[in-house]
Amino acid sequence: MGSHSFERSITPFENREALLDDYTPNTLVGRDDELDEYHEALEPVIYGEQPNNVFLYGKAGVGKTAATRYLLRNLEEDAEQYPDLTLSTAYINCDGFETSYRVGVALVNALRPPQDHIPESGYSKSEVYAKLWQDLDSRGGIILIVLDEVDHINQGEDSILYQLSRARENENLQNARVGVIGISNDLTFRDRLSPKVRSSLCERTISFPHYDANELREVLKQRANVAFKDDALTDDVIPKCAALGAQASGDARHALDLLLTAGDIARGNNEGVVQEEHVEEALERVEKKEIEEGISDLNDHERYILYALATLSAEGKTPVRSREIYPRYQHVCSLAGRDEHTGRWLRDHLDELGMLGILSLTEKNEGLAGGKYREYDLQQDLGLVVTALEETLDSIGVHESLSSYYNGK
Ligand SMILES: Nc1ncnc2c1ncn2[C@@H]1O[C@H](COP(=O)(O)OP(=O)(O)OP(=O)(O)O)[C@@H](O)[C@H]1O
Repeated sequence: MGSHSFERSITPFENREALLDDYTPNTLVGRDDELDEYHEALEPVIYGEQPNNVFLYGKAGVGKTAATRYLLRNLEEDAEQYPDLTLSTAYINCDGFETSYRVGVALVNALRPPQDHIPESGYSKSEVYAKLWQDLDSRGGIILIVLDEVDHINQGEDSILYQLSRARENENLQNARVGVIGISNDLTFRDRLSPKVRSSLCERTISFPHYDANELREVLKQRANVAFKDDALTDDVIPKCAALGAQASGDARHALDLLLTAGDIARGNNEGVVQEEHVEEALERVEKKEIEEGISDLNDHERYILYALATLSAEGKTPVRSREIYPRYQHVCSLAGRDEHTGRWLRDHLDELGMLGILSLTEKNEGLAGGKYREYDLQQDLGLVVTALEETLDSIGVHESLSSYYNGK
């Protein structure tokens, strides 16, 4: 048995924290056009004018949150030179807040010191709103409210988006001027909003495209300069992480995570230099973590879809069309003793799982004879998916096609 004592030893890191998700670099590389547009949308703030409401969208890890942190930090610093300008910012991640009520409470609390926080239940929605307008108005000046992952707010429960983005016109506020910055990974969210909410929330819409491998190299180089000691990376490490990040839909988080994990693996082996093999080992760990996280966020029926697709994959039948998945999904529902959703529901959710990177979809066009359709397959290794679905398999039973992949109880 190895020793479990902790001692400092060989490490490739100079400042490991520079690779963590919440680190904001001093400059953002590869996002010039987006930053220009974003900067222009925020420009009125520095004149003390009513800010534009801004809506940012783009897939995971393309720098939406990083660009927001970076520009708001600059804006706050630059605002200090104008004594007549009062600027406050509030950041809310809407993950877990499905209703306007809960977002309202979170916002009130974000603007108050901890001792004055209000509880998550007990007030009516109009009471929460009243407190919010009062708090915003007594603060006054310009208040920028960032609603990250805004698509987590349920449709039909999104009155707060309209209320906030039209607060002054609706005479909820007299003194304060509020600007809302909505951020979303879900490319369909904007289209799902009611026209009224859309036109006020999305006054300026900025789309963030995915990074290509060259841009990711620049992102990684910049962070590696801070994070690692001189000569702690062999030359192939950054290009490798960048290429893998570009494959993972141009996701900077994935690329940075690979670099961090490769560094951790090297340090764990008592090696001071990170090499390509470490990145390969890191890839397995990072993919495993990502799929586990992705699957753990799914609800029961979404897991049944994945279960159904996993059995078809194990039988060598993938890629498949949704109408071939449907009977298998029905079968999984019957194993679970649950009523199935409709074929239409299945198609919508297959596309959603595709967007999350949990499964892959390919558009097919067979012309006049066959028409257009989509085919689906697992995006990740079957063994990984089965492991991540373990809880579901434990509770409803293991389909025979998966028994060799399953090593649960
Ligand atoms: N241009 C960039 N320069 C340096 N770091 C970047 C850049 N773009 C993204 N990053 C880093 O990549 C990670 C993911 O970026 P970010 O959180 O901004 O993604 P996002 O588009 O907001 O996606 P999500 O919605 O998943 O949070 C963060 O650690 C961020 O600092």
